[in-house]
Amino acid sequence: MSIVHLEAITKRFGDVTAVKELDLLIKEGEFFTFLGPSGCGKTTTLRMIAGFYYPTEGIVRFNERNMTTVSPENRNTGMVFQNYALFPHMTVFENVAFGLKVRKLSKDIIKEKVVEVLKKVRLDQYIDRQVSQLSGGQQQRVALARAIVIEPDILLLDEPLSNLDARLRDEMRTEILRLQQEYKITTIYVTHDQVEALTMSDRIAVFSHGVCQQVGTPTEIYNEPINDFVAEFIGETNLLNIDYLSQTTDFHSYQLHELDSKIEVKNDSANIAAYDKTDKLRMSIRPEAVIVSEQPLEGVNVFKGIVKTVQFTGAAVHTYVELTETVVIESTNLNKGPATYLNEGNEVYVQFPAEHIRVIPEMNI
Ligand SMILES: Nc1ncnc2c1ncn2[C@@H]1O[C@H](COP(=O)(O)OP(=O)(O)OP(=O)(O)O)[C@@H](O)[C@H]1O
Repeated sequence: MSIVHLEAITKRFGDVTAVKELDLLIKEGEFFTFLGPSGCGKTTTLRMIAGFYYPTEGIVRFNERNMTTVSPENRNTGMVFQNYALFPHMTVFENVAFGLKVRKLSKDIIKEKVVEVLKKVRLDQYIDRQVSQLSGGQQQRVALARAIVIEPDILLLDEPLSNLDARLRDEMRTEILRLQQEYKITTIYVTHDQVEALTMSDRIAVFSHGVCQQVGTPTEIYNEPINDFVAEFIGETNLLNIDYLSQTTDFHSYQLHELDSKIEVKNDSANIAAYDKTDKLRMSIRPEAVIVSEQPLEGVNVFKGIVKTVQFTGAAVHTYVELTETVVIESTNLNKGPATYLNEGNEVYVQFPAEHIRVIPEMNI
C-alpha cells in the first residue's frame, strides 16, 4: 500500500496544458476519484501516476520515494483501462497470468495466484475460456483480476465501467468496492460520471480545464461546492446571479438579478463559500431544497410562478416552475402520492429557504 503525493504537477503537450500545478495527497488505502468532463486532464494525471507519461514539471512520490521518471513496470501499479486492453485470443488464465510470468514466478505459484484471484472476481469456472468469448462484464472482471493479481501498491482504474450497460455498471461498482476493501489497495478511479464518484469514493478531486477545482468527501463536495462549476457538475442545481448588498448577524442579503429582488442567505460558513471582492457571485440551491406550494408560503425568499413541467421518475417527482420567461426552477420531491403531482399551468409559490442557499463565486479559468 502506498501514499501517492503529487507536488505541483504540470503536464504540457506542445501548446496544450493538460494538467496545471496540481497538488494532491492520496492516502494509504483510500478510494480516490478524479472526476470531471472530457478533456479536463483526469487521464493524463492517472498516466503520470502509472508512469506512461512523465510530468513537464513537478514531482510524483509514492510514500517518500520520488517516482517522477521511474518506468511503469517498476512502479508496482495495477491498471484497468476503459477498453479492457486484454489479449482477445488468449484464455482467461493466460491473460491474468501475464504479469506474473513477466515477474518470472514459478508455474505452481502462478497457477495458485490466478485461481485465487479468479475466485475473488467469480470467474474461476471460465479459467480456460478464450477472452473473446466472454461478455463485456466478464472481460472487465478479467481486466480487474489481471490488475490485482500482481498485488499492486496502487490500483489505477480509467473509466473501467463506461462500456457496460447500466445494470452491469451497478453490479461492477459493488464488485470493485468489495475487492478494494478486501485488498485495501490505494485506488485511484477516473470517471466523468458523478453518480459513480459520489457512491464509490472516500474522496473526490473535481477537475476542470486541467485544474483541480476542489478535493473533498462526496458530502463535502455536494453540500459545500466551492464554485459554480463544482455545484453544477455534481448533482442537479439551480444557479442564479447575485450581488452582495449587506449583512446582519443572521443573514447576508444579495440582489438577485434575474428576479430583480432581494434574497436572504443564512450567515454561516456552510452557506457562503470563500470569494474575492472582484468575483462574480451566484447562488446555488439544490432542487430537493426548493419548496413549491399551491398555498401562499410564509417567510423570506418566496416567489410566484407557474408550473411548467412535472416529471415523474418513480421514487421522485421533478417540478419545473417558471418564475420569469428565462428563469425556470427545478424542485424535486419524494413521491408521496397524487398530492405530490402539481398540475402543469397552475400558479404556485416557490421558496428558497435561506439555510439551503449556497453563495459561490464563478469559476476562474
Ligand atoms: N498525447 C497527447 N498529445 C496531445 N494532447 C493531449 C494528449 N493527451 C491528452 N491531451 C490533451 O490534454 C487535455 C487533457 O486530456 P485528458 O485525456 O487527460 O482528459 P480527460 O479528462 O481524461 O478526458 P477524457 O474523459 O475524454 O479521457 C485534452 O485537451 C487533450 O486533448
